[in-house]
Amino acid sequence: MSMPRTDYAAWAAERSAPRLTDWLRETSEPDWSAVVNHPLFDALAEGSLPGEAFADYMVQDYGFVDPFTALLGHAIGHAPGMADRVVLGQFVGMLTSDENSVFQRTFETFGVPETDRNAPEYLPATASFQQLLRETGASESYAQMLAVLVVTEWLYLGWATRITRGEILHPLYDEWVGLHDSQAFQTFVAWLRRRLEEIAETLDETEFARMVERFHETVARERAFHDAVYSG
Ligand SMILES: Cc1ncc(CN)c(N)n1
Repeated sequence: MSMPRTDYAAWAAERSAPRLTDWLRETSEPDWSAVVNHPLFDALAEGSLPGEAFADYMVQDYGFVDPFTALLGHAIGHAPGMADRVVLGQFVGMLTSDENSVFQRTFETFGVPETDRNAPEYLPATASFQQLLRETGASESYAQMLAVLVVTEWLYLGWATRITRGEILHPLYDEWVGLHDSQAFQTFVAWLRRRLEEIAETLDETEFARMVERFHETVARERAFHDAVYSG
């Protein structure tokens, strides 16, 4: 039987500054790197992604953002105290203002029909990601919620800091990258990783194993989502 905490301890024993989130990321390969290096993000950064393809991606991604915002609400409710609620609450503030506005202006700019804005047909990969986000919210486990947040936000920081932005980029593409490589976003991801590592120390074997499973499952969903929205 697999014992994730024992596996982590064995991995950590061979390193001088081991971090649980580095182990989680490493054990998520090859899915992790497939998302960070996804051709969608290269096309976006080079400016070769057609507006229609960007809009299609954003329609599906708005289907992610809705239950994702609800998951953050669960995380705020299940956090151990005000310090965490403040950080998560500020992130929700950004998500529901600046980030929401990028979606709305993308729909407007690229003429996305009303039905695709309000009740689109979700791809199976989007629907399974939505299910994972809802299940995690219903789990009442703050550790699992943090595991999902670390994956979704750290992966986006990963591609956004990997790519080189083209000189003449559509302002909406530029804003989308800017939301995910800013100093504020880097600080938020660093905070998420630290909190997951701290909370993980308080988990029993079963909870730790569930958190690890949730992390890996989320990375797999991210890969399936991006493969489904853009095949290059
Ligand atoms: C699918 C997905 N994963 C992560 C993110 C970054 N919040 C996003 N917008 N979409």
